[in-house]
Amino acid sequence: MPFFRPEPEAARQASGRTGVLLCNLGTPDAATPPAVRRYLAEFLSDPRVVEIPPALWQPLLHGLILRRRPAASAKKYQSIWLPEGSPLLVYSRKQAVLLRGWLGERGVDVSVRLAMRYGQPSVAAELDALKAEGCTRVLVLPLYPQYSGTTTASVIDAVAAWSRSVRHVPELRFVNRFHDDAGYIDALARRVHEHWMADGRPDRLLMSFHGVPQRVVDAGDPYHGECLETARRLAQRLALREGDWAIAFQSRFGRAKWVGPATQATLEGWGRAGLKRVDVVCPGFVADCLETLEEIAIEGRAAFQAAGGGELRYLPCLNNHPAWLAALASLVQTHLQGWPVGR
Ligand SMILES: C=CC1=C(C)c2cc3[nH]c(cc4nc(cc5[nH]c(cc1n2)c(C)c5CCC(=O)O)C(CCC(=O)O)=C4C)c(C)c3C=C
Ligand SMILES: [Fe+2]
Ligand SMILES: [Fe+2]
Repeated sequence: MPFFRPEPEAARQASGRTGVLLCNLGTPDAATPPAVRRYLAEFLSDPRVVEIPPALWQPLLHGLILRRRPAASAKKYQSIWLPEGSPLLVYSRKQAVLLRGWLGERGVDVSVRLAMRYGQPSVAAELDALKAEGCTRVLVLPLYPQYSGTTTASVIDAVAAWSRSVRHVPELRFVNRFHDDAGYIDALARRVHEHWMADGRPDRLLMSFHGVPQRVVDAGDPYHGECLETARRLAQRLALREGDWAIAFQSRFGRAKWVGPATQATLEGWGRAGLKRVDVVCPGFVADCLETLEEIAIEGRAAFQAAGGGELRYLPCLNNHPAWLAALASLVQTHLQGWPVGR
């Protein structure tokens, strides 16, 4: 038995293609408790995500969390599920298809595939597929604008794990972050502006990012600082004054302290202050998902209004916005420099 798998025929040819692998977090393949349990079991067993020794964490995960959470989470997924499937997968797939088109229009002929870090389509299967298409160079672009060990580094781990089974490992490049990329900031600003042109400005704009445990940040994870930088640049680009906007962190998991201020508490505070209209944008997510469509647009709105607030408008993620696809294509082109990409 060889240690490494035989090379696919296309990968044995001399002139290799260039491939781009987009990678997002992953999502259950159905809005049912068993599917959510399978997804959470894989996701929450990753030591990048939960930094507790497995001997302590696994009994807790399987004995407690995976008994209760899947049913509650499945209900939430049901409330946002699209006819074609989970929003995160639907929008991310479309991004990969559109990116290929945008690059093609610019004369950049590369293979583009979408993978999910957890669940399907897997990183390993999509890297195999790129090799089968003859790719000997792969640019890996995690769809996380801000770097975190909990997300970006986990994609790098998955690529490294795959490479351990491969004889001819392609040349690899990673885009670790694009939190301050001018095209990304511009696309966010356009997204917000379009809503304001159609409906007018709110009393206040909340920029809500996914949170991470405080100890991750204390240990040197750059995520928090990069979120602050994205928010500062977006506020500047929208010519907002101090007091017109705020930053907050959502999706707390477990009992440990997470970075703050918390989105929910901020919205409740604004509700108690009697704000008539607030807009919420989630710049850390490039595709709508459970955390935006349910946690913000449903739970966040309910919390704001229960506290006495007026209207909460959720501004959708970048999804398939043309300004975002243009920015993504430019980001890829920048990182492909020096690699052959012509027809
Ligand atoms: C266990 C702790 C978690 C950390 C740390 C974490 C970091 C983190 N996550 C995202 C992006 C997404 N998270 C999503 C869902 C989600 N996140 C956690 C927990 C942690 N995330 C859980 C348990 C879940 C599942 C949903 C639930 O049961 O509540 C999603 C959405 C997935 C979907 O299917 O729609 C995204 C996207 C980032 C960016 C991040 C750190 C920077
Ligand atoms: Fe998360
Ligand atoms: Fe959540």
